[in-house]
Amino acid sequence: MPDRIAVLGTGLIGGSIALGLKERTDAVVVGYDRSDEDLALAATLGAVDEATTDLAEAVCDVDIIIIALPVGAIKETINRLTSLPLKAACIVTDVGSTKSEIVAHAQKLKQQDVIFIGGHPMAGSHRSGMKAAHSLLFENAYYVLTPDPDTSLLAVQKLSRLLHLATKAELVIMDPVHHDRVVGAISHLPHIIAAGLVNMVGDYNEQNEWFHRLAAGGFRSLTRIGASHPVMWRDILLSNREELINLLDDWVLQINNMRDAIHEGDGDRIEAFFARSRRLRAQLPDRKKGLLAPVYECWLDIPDVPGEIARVTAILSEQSVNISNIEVLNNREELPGVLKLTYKKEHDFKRAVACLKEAGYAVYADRT
Ligand SMILES: NC(=O)C1=CN([C@@H]2O[C@H](COP(=O)(O)OP(=O)(O)OC[C@H]3O[C@@H](n4cnc5c(N)ncnc54)[C@H](O)[C@@H]3O)[C@@H](O)[C@H]2O)C=CC1
Ligand SMILES: O=C(O)C(=O)Cc1ccc(O)cc1
Repeated sequence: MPDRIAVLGTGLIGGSIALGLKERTDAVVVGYDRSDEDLALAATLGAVDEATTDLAEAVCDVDIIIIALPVGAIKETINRLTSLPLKAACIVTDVGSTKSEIVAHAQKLKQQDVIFIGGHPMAGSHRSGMKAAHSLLFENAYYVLTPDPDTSLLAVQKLSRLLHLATKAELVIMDPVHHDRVVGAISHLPHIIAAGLVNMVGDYNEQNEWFHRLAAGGFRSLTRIGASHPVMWRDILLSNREELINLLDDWVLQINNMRDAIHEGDGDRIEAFFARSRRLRAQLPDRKKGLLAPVYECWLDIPDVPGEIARVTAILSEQSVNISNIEVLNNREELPGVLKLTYKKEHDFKRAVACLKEAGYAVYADRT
C-alpha cells in the first residue's frame, strides 16, 4: 500500500520535495497551502494528487507529514497538529532552516502517537514559491535529520529512505544544537552580511546612482542571497538568536581587525588576511553533481561582428571540445566578457581555454 504523504507548504522547498516524491516514489501526495495559486500550480505540475487549504483535511489519515512552511508557521502548525486526529505512528518532519527551537517545540507532539523528526535540506535558492521548485533541487546536497536520541530507528530509516528517493540528497544525522551553530555560520550569517551590504550600498545609491550602475561581478555574486524572502529570513534569524549573536560578535572582530590594519597601513596583515582566505576557500570540498553541480565556465571578449560565434565554436569543435552551453551576455554586469561558455568536464574546459587563448581571444576562466 503506497504511503499517503501530506506536504504542508507547496512553495520552493515543499514543491520540490513533492515533485521528487511523485517522480521517484509511488506515494500519494496531498498538498496544503494558504496560497491557492501555489496549490493550483503544484497540481498542474503533477507535484500533488490532491490539494487543499484545509489543514485538517490535508493531514487526515496520512502516514507522513512534511512541514515546508516558514519557521514561524512551522511552530504554529505543530500547535495546530496537536489538536487534530492523526494516524497512529504517523511520522512528522519539517524542512526549517533552524532546528533546536523547532525540535524543542515539537516535543508536544509526543503526547499523541506520532513521531517527530526534524529535517533540513541543505540546498535551495534565493527564489521562492512553486514556480521556482525543481525535482532535482537537492540532488547530492546534504539533507540533515535531527532525531531525538529516543526516536525509533525504524522511523528514522523509513523517513531517510523516502527522502533519499524523493530528493536524491545525502541524508545525515546531526544534533540540533550542532546543526544551528554550523548552519548559522555558513548560511544565516552570510545572508545577513549580503543583505546589510546591499542596504548600505542602496543608501549611498540614493545620493548617487553610480553605486548601482558600477556594481559588477563581485558585488552581484556576493549579494545574490540578499534577494531572499524577508519573512523566511526574519523567522530564521529570530529562531537562531543565540548562535547568531555569538557569530555576529565574531564577525565584528574580523571586520574590526581589517579596519585597524587598513587604518594603520599594515600591508602585511592585509595580505595575510587575503592569503589565508584564498587558501581556505580553495580547500572547500567540491560540490558534487546535481542541479547545483559545479560547472566549468569561461568568458571571452568577442568583437560584435557577424560570424564571430561561429568562429569560436569552429575552433572548439576542431579540438573536439564538448561545450554544454553557450550564452551571449547582453551586458557585462555578471563577469568581464560577452560570450559565456560552459563545460561539464574539466578536460574540455582546460582545452577550450588553451586553444581560445592561442587563437588570440582574451579568455577569463574560473570554476563556479
Ligand atoms: N529557500 C531555501 O533555499 C530553503 C528554505 N528552507 C526552509 O524551508 C521552509 C520553506 O521555505 P521556502 O519553500 O523557500 O518558502 P516559500 O515561500 O517558497 O514557500 C512557503 C510556502 O508556505 C506557504 N505559507 C506561508 N505561511 C503559511 C501559513 N501560515 N499557512 C499556510 N501556508 C503558508 C506560502 O504560501 C508558500 O507557498 C522555510 O522554513 C525555510 O527556512 C530550507 C532549505 C532551503
Ligand atoms: O540560495 C542559496 O545559496 C542558499 O543558501 C539557499 C538556502 C537557504 C536557506 C537554507 O536553509 C538552505 C539553503
